[in-house]
Amino acid sequence: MAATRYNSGDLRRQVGSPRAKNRDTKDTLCRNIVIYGHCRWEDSGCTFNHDQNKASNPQTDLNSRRAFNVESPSFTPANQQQSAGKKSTFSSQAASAAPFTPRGVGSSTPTLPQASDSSIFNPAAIREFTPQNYDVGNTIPQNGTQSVTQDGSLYNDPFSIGSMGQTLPPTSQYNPYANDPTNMAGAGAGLYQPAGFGNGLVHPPNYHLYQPPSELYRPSLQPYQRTTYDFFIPKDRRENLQKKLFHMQQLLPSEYTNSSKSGRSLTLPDSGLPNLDRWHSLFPLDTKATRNSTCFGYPSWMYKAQNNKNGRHFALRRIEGYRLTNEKAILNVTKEWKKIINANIVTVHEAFTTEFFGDSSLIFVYDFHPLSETLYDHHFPPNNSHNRLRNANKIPENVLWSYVCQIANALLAIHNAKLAARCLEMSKIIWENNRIRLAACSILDVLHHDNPRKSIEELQQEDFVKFGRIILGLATNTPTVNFNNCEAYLAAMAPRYSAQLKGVLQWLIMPSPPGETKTVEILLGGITTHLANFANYVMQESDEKEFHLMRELENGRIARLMFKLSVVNERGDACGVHNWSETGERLLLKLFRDYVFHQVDADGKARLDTNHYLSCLSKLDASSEEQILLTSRDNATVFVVSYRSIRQMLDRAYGELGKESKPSTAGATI
Ligand SMILES: Nc1ncnc2c1ncn2[C@@H]1O[C@H](COP(=O)(O)OP(=O)(O)OP(=O)(O)O)[C@@H](O)[C@H]1O
Repeated sequence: MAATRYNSGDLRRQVGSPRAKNRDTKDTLCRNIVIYGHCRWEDSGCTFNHDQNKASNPQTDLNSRRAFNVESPSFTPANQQQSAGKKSTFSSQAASAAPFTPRGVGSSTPTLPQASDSSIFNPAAIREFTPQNYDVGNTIPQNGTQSVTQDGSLYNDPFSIGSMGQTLPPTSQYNPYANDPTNMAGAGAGLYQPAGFGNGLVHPPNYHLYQPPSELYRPSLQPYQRTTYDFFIPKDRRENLQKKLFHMQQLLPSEYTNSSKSGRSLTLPDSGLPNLDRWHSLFPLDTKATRNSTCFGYPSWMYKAQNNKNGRHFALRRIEGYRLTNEKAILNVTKEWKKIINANIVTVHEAFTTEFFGDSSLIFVYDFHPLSETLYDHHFPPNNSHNRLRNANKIPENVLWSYVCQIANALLAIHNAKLAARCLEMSKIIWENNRIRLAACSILDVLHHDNPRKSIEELQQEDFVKFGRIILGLATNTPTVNFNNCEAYLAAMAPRYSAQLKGVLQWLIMPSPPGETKTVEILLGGITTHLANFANYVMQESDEKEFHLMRELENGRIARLMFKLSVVNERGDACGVHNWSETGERLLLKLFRDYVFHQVDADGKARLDTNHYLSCLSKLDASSEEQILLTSRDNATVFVVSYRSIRQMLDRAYGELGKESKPSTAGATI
């Protein structure tokens, strides 16, 4: 190090604070005056000039200096200077100084440099770095959030509001969590969330708190060693589940809900959503403000809502402006659809009419699948100008086959129930992590109940054609297929996909030969290999989920034990016994808590070891016969006790408390 080459006595002399007594200071404006406006040593010995009007010395004239630096004199009381002079201190200047080279080359005993010799290396003369493009006068804001330190450098308080303001993004920047109705045009814009997750009105949890510090860096561990993150479910899965929960719980801020005391509140399209009879906390799911009535013949809206009775969340589809003329339509249709429980169909629960929105609306109640997007939005995401992007990348063939298998599975259930899907469009199929579900079943059955134009068989045949067109649209990257020219589209997909896929689409789209009827069974018979592949994929995924579930199961058991221990430990008086938790068996439970969580290493430092906590609690849960040593806090008493005994003591203590307490209203026990 360069600094080690100095004679320390020399350094002391040269690096110390500039001393007033060595200078002609009476014309030098005291730096305390410049910085603080006053000098508290003025009357007790400070020899610098305290009259700003007299500061004529060009060397001390602020205007002539670009920044404070080490040459700015700073008053140090004489008695402090003496002691400071004795202290051997390295300033930051000395540390960064160039190596000392003796002047007299060849001289065996270098002479000590004299303080007055300016040509000799003098660390004190080196100016510390000071930003050159500011002026003290105008960089200190009025609120004083930036202050000047005694050595003249600017101290920027990172926690002050003023400095935060400089780092905050400009207010016009898009904030996905802000409730910014101006992001959307048109009436009712405040009710829409922009496409994609994360645009809710409350802040989501800080997912990064659960992330391992780095994906790339993983300390080299022995095969039997684990990091903390190895004990819990993978971060992506956890984050996805947390986002789902968050999406499930999302609410509009209270000023957006429009509930009247009478309960019969009206909706204003641009101000709020009503509470319906048995539904509250409506939250809009639509991602665009413009309504499309091509699917049902009426504009439709999607909301998440909570049921008054069971607190569960459901998806409500509102058909706006529909006046129901026949009550039986709803009863007959929903009765049949409610029976269909299928992995690729969003379950229909009920339908009802309402005027709570200010018009006559028909509402269909479906299962709510958080974080879903439509198949259309997923493969043809809107860009910033809300134009649909053609999907630049080819959708892999196995993905298309998985869609074929899933829609076939849905149609099998529907056709077997003597129903037709009818509303089979990309925008009415929801997608979530490669699982697709038909999301608008039963609606057209109700809307067209009284004037069915086609028989159910005809509608089922139409289902096959619509099914084929969806897959053809995806295969040819065409959001809206010109259905008059399907042959051309089928030819266009040929070089990119297998002949088998093309054959299936041809079978689905083209009319069947006279006398032949398409059935789902025929379709399934032709795609057995892909069904097997898909089943294999699903089962592997299920295995993986079960693996993670098993680990979470461990955590669940441990959480229950922790609840019990926490209920008993440190409770004080209970069950009519003074200091109950410190007496009898409960004392051992406290010592066990110390054994698990309060261990220290040989230096008396806390031992933080997740593995130890988990292994002790797992053994406790399993009532292991293994024995451990529990030591009292004063080290006077040692107990040898097995996990099994501790477990029994814990259960007894918890049971004792249970006997004297009333059952909780929610009825939850551990
Ligand atoms: N059962 C459901 N659970 C969760 N989200 C759903 C459910 N059904 C639909 N959604 C979501 O609601 C949003 C709106 O659905 P909708 O069917 O109105 O699509 P859309 O693209 O707006 O169609 P259109 O342009 O025809 O109105 C979509 O993001 C969709 O993913």
